[in-house]
Amino acid sequence: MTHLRNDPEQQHEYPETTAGKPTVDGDAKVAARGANVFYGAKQAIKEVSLDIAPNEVTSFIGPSGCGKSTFLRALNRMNDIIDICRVTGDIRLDGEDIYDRKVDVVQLRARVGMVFQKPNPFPKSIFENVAYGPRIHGLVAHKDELDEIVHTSLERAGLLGEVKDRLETPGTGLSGGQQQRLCIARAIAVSPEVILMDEPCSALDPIATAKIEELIDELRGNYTIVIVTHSMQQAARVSQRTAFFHLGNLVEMGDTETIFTNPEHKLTQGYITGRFG
Ligand SMILES: Nc1ncnc2c1ncn2[C@@H]1O[C@H](COP(=O)(O)OP(=O)(O)OP(=O)(O)O)[C@@H](O)[C@H]1O
Repeated sequence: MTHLRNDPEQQHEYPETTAGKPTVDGDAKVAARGANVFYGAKQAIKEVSLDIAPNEVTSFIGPSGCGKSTFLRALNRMNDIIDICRVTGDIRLDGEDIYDRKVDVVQLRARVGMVFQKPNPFPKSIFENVAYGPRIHGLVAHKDELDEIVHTSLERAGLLGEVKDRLETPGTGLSGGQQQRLCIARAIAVSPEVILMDEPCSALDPIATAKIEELIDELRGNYTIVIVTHSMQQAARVSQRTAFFHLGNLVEMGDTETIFTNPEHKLTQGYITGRFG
């Protein structure tokens, strides 16, 4: 079922199932029903319905070009900045339609933060990279509070120990892995509920990757995390739930172990056994 966005007459219907099965036992943090994403006339995501469980890591896997990143970006309206991109269907955060015209997109992106493939610190100090978000969102009244948020965020991102003596030096002077943890600290600093990660380790070496993976595991205690990854090993290591996409369709979603050991669909089986991808 496809609904047009922002149609006030539209009654949203919530089928209870995705491909005949509930995907989350309790309340979903994020729920998509019949979501479609188009770039001009090309449809990149087709009728995707899935639930993202709170305080879990969900990974999106699938062959190149299957729409993982497109769907991830639909979850915090990052696609809005692409002129030709259009989203239809229903995507909710804690039950609220994120594409409703009343939604403040800046606030939405604070609640649903994003970490990109390439670490992208601002050309500013380590401190300023983390302080920027809380400042523009008006989260702090005093310098002390800002200091506290910056320190806590760096600590949670597993970076404080390595940078506490050089907070005024440029963020761009850190190693790639440190820069990515700085970007995670920057995302955390505005107290998001969900963190979207688009191949966060693809530019990192194995040691830096292992640190980010450990961090993802620690962070799920406080946040809901969705990660796009090309690495099935990474999906198996970090996520509790996995969704497999193929040509814009969600083929199968389930607990990670089942997806990797006993998938239902031939396509999933083919992908995880390396027959295509
Ligand atoms: N800005 C854009 N404009 C037009 N088409 C796009 C744009 N971004 C992505 N696409 C197309 O949408 C489809 C899905 O792309 P997307 O990047 O979401 O896939 P992906 O599964 O994340 O791929 P990869 O694993 O290679 O990153 C592809 O056909 C891609 O060419």
